[in-house]
Amino acid sequence: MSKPLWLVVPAAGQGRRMAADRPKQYLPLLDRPVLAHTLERLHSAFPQARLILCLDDDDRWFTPEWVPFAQWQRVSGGAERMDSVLNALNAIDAQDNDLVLIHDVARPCVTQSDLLALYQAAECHAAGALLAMPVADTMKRASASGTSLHTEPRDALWHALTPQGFRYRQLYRALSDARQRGTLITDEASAVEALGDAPQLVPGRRDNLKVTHPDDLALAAAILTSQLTPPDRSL
Ligand SMILES: Nc1ccn([C@@H]2O[C@H](COP(=O)(O)OP(=O)(O)OP(=O)(O)O)[C@@H](O)[C@H]2O)c(=O)n1
Ligand SMILES: C[C@](O)(CO)[C@H](O)COP(=O)(O)O
Repeated sequence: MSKPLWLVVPAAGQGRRMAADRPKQYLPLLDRPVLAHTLERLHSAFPQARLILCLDDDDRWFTPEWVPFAQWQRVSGGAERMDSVLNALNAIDAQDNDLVLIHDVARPCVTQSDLLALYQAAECHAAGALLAMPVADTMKRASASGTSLHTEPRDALWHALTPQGFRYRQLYRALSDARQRGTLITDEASAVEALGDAPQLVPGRRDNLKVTHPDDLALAAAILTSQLTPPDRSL
């Protein structure tokens, strides 16, 4: 029997920057909530995976019908994203070398090809892997008053995306160590880097948007529509 694949989906955020009437993962995106799109994308790439969904204990929006996985469990979210992921790792009966992929619920436009590329890289690299994209714009260092102080070199700068994938034992150690040090980390790769390891950057698509601000919903809808619409070859 092949090793299990664990998918951790942190979905316990409040979506403060979205400032909507509900957490952003429950806002409608085309025909369904953001969360349903994200889970469907993960399921189409990894139908046999075991899903661990981190949800706020006070969540009154979640509906299990949106979960397409046969094997899944709900765990309590934590105060920060890293705590939600740690709760998931604490709740599962994984072997040290099992692969764990973590994907933000707020990234509903991730494609099957990116998911599979990340999975393969995480399998191959001992330090794990993350989807990422090279910075494309000229980067400015701002002053406190919002003026441009200078231009930062952008060579070798990447945006971190999700999914990110690691061996269970390594990820558990990395996140527990970060928590014990009191270091607030915003992605799993940061915690692994702090152990002295260097996860592989896997170039991902630019449309793997994290729905964060109000404008992002319309963008996500346009991205999903364009991904689903076959190109017009009539011209
Ligand atoms: N305590 C937390 C905080 C965040 N998340 C999840 O981590 C992902 C990335 O976080 P972010 O985009 O910052 O989401 P929110 O925390 O919801 O947004 P905001 O920071 O604007 O409040 C999201 O899928 C979010 O649900 C989580 O599971 N537990
Ligand atoms: C993990 C992440 O999506 C990588 O881009 C991101 O760091 C998490 O959310 P944040 O609130 O933007 O830090």
